[in-house]
Amino acid sequence: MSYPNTTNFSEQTPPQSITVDLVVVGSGAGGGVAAEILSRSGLKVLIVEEGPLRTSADFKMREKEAYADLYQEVASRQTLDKSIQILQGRCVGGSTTVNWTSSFRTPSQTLDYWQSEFNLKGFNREALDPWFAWAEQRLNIAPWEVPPNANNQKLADGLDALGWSHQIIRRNVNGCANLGYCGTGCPINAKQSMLVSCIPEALKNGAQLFSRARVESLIVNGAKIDGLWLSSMDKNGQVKQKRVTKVVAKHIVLSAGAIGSPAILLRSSQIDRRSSLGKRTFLHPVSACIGRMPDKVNAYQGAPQSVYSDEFLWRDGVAGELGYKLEAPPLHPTISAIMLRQHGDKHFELMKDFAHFHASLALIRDGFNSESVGGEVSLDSYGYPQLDYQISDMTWRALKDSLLKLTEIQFAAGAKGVLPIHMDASFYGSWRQAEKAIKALPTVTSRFQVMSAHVMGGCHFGGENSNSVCDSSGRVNGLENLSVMDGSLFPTSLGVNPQLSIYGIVAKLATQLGKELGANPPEDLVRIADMIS
Ligand SMILES: Cc1cc2nc3c(=O)[nH]c(=O)nc-3n(C[C@H](O)[C@H](O)[C@H](O)COP(=O)(O)OP(=O)(O)OC[C@H]3O[C@@H](n4cnc5c(N)ncnc54)[C@H](O)[C@@H]3O)c2cc1C
Repeated sequence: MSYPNTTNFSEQTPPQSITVDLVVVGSGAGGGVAAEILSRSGLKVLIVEEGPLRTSADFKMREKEAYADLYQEVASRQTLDKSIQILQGRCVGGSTTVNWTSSFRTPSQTLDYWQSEFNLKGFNREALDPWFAWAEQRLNIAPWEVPPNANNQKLADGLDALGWSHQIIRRNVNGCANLGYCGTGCPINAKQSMLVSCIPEALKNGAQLFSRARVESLIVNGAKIDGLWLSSMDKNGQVKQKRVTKVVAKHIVLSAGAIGSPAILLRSSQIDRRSSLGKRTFLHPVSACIGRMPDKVNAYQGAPQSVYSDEFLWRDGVAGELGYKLEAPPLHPTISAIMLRQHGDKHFELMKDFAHFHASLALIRDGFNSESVGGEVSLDSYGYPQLDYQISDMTWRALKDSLLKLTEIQFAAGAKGVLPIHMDASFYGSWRQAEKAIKALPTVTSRFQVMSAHVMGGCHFGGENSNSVCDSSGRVNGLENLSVMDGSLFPTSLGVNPQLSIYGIVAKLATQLGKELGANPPEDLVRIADMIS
């Protein structure tokens, strides 16, 4: 894998200024696809990424190094009141470098909701499926044919025992050795993340990459963006020098991810703040349980996620009680030890059974109801983004209900004890005991541990009268040469893991933008665009 035309701002002297056709800010799911398509269109593209360029040679399957190197805020990002732990990538490839490869098309229920509630045209099943099919082929997305690892098998066993449905997850891998360390970067380049697919392809097509370079702010001139300011980052990921480079470009694409993209807009002067900018940020809040199994599970080994269940996802209708998707996440010792939040002997007692732990989680689909308004991104006094996410009563109900289901499933799978991830919970020895205890657990932020690796919204798109930040082409309203192409576009959460939704929707938007800029997007993509219109 080669990365020509790359400048590392922490080690090399950055240029004082540079002029390009188009800048892509961020190199994750949205930025990778946008950079590939727009560079293949013949445009002179610059990719700017605040994280480091790390490759398979650096990925040693060690949590200690990976979290510090590859994740936002050393994998310790939290919502403002510290109630929700947030995992996001911060490196070339963005969150795709560290994600777990589960790949789902956006559900029809979600697309229909966007159309009816946000007046979003051109994003229905029929219009998007060809774009998802393109992304699936490009990134080798296919059902995982290898038997699930023991951790995922336990989820399937429990669901089977209770008569509840489950399916096999599709993954974006090629030559996967079933190692189980996707979250610390794939050491054999099997995961088809942006790091090994679209970013190298963009560089091959003449794009330039600045790593450890953070976009500080946009240079706004009335209804146009003249360019942007970059700061250099040091090798520890801290700002080394502010405003070292001025970038002049005809068009700017923000793909800094949910939280990152709204933050850039908020840091820039003269940006209209009357829209939903920063608001409607969704997380798929996650509840989780640990089941102590009689046999060893070794939940760190094997494809991280391969079984899922939508039994409870749309149960009460799209706009009814918030539903949830069930999956089995990988467990690695450091992050698990942190999640268990115990001390001394008690912690030791828990962790000594680590090899027997099976984990399952519920992803709550937030945003489909007037009571589920999501969070709001704002800036702290240093200009860093912060997310205020207040957990609504409706979300609490879904979190509590999902804990009950996860526990029941784990006992049905043969667990000898089940520990809901809650500060006041302990291992319960039977489903009846657990049910009674869980019903009494307080739904308060300081006790109920909630996590998320899926951040969406904050710059949502929509049609007329939707108070959206962007229009249906991804253009920021009122600014002719600024687009958003990443997960921050979504007006609600998705109800499925987000990467494939971002790949497909950004492929559509980038192709459209290439055409509008008078460039020549790849023929296969133009054919899809022409077929749909
Ligand atoms: C541990 C983990 C596991 C996951 N597992 C799955 C999974 O199995 N399936 C799935 O579908 N999804 C998964 N996800 C989520 C998925 O990877 C993300 O939803 C998706 O990558 C988001 O794409 P994005 O383009 O919006 O942002 P990102 O991919 O996060 O990319 C944004 C990039 O912008 C950079 N950036 C931010 N601000 C700036 C700035 N000011 N200047 C320059 N650069 C900036 C960031 O460093 C980052 O690299 C997982 C995520 C994590 C963290």
